[in-house]
Amino acid sequence: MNENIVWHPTQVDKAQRAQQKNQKPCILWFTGLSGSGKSTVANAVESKLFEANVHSYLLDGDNVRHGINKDLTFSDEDRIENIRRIGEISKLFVDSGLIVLTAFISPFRADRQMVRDLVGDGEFIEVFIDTPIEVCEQRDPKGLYKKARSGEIKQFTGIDSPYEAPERPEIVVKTAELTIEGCADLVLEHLRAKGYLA
Ligand SMILES: Nc1ncnc2c1ncn2[C@@H]1O[C@H](COP(=O)(O)OS(=O)(=O)O)[C@@H](OP(=O)(O)O)[C@H]1O
Ligand SMILES: Nc1ncnc2c1ncn2[C@@H]1O[C@H](COP(=O)(O)OP(=O)(O)O)[C@@H](O)[C@H]1O
Repeated sequence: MNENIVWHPTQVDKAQRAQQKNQKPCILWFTGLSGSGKSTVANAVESKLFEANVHSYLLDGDNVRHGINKDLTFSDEDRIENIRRIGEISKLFVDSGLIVLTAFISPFRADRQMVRDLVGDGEFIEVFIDTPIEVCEQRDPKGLYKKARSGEIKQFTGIDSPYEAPERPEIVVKTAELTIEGCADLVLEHLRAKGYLA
């Protein structure tokens, strides 16, 4: 921390921005294996939020790794830095009054906890996309499991890089048992029940 850098309060604050939008900002943090359904469910949730006039923003792993995080690899160290940056970006979006959706594997518990600790109580909602690896591998929407099994891709999550499942996620979504619509509804129900939506 540089002691010569001083935090500037802003005239319009987070509470006012949230009140103007009539919503309670938060991060819906989707975590799960590659192919588990993070992007699909997060997109379905965002569509429903949009229809309900909720102002949201979806940060998706593949897209962010094309831009701000294009310098990062899939080593443990770079995955940690990936999540740290996404956490900080998400915090800024929450500050701007939005409901933020993030879809990253985010394989390490400690990193997800670090993001939880960055924001206020109730502002981090962990959504575990709980899909067995056999199902993810069967889906293999990008052909990456095939490449990982043949050794063409190294350090692939679930194959030769670890995934630490959440211990107490706010929401568990079993995509192998529900339709995409059903998965999205589960998340929306949680938001309504906990007062995030007007
Ligand atoms: N080695 C390895 N392991 C896991 N995933 C890999 C790898 N190489 C490329 N990909 C593709 O990158 C997407 C995951 O990026 P993330 O930023 O979400 O990963 S992480 O949170 O930093 O672990 C992931 O996207 P999803 O399939 O949407 O999860 C893959 O498409
Ligand atoms: N109930 C479901 N929820 C989410 N995805 C599903 C479901 N059933 C089948 N799928 C399919 O599984 C794949 C999940 O891919 P994707 O959303 O890209 O996963 P991830 O972002 O976790 O890598 C998609 O092809 C999607 O159509």
